[in-house]
Amino acid sequence: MKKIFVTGIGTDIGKTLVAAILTEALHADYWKPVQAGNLEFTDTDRVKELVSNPQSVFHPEAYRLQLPASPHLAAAQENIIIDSEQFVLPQTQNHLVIEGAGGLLVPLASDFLIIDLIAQLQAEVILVSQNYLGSINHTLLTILALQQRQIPIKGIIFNGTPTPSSEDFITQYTGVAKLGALLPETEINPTVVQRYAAQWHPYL
Ligand SMILES: Nc1ncnc2c1ncn2[C@@H]1O[C@H](COP(=O)(O)OP(=O)(O)OP(=O)(O)O)[C@@H](O)[C@H]1O
Ligand SMILES: C[C@H](N)[C@H](N)CCCCCC(=O)O
Ligand SMILES: [Mg+2]
Repeated sequence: MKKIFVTGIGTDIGKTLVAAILTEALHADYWKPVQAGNLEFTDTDRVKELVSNPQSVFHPEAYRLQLPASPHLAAAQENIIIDSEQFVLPQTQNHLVIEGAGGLLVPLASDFLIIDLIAQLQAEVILVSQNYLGSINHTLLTILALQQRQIPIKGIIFNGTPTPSSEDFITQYTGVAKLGALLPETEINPTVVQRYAAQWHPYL
């Protein structure tokens, strides 16, 4: 069974949307280990709303923090110390899509970052990149960090206006495959998610 950790080159990059598409494509389960902020409508709520298949199970977060900020700060605000031992993979026989918080080096505790969580869970990564000026640097830095830790990278999803000059450089320089593209959409709903799920399915 696949264990896919969806990380991004930053926050607000499209991880939740990509995670919803992957969950739909694989009829996988979904898990967001740390939710910081938006507790009235979480990333898990959003993915539930976008996924149509009846098989996916949505697992509860290990930490739900009030403050929409870096998890180490949000936790400190509530006098919580995030403990790496609390991150236990949900029990399932199904594929599992796991969504991080922000980018790869976001701190969960003083000595525990999102990248450490990925290594601990022994998941493979799908990286969400977004096309903006500066995104080549952010994408290459993220890939270098993953490679340094020998974390397997399944591939990259490019979000936003297609930019072949950046995408080609990134894939050629790193040798990491492009799995799919997410175009700027005016509306995001289950039908749009199903369409991308069908498109990306052969590459997952
Ligand atoms: N291709 C797209 N077309 C239209 N809207 C998009 C697209 N990609 C992302 N968005 C919107 O941008 C916002 C940020 O995306 P998203 O919530 O997926 O980011 P994230 O990386 O999951 O952030 P976080 O670090 O908070 O988990 C959302 O409102 C989302 O619907
Ligand atoms: C609150 C936000 N939407 C994410 N959940 C957390 C983003 C943390 C970013 C920290 C940082 O890189 O400076
Ligand atoms: Mg998200």
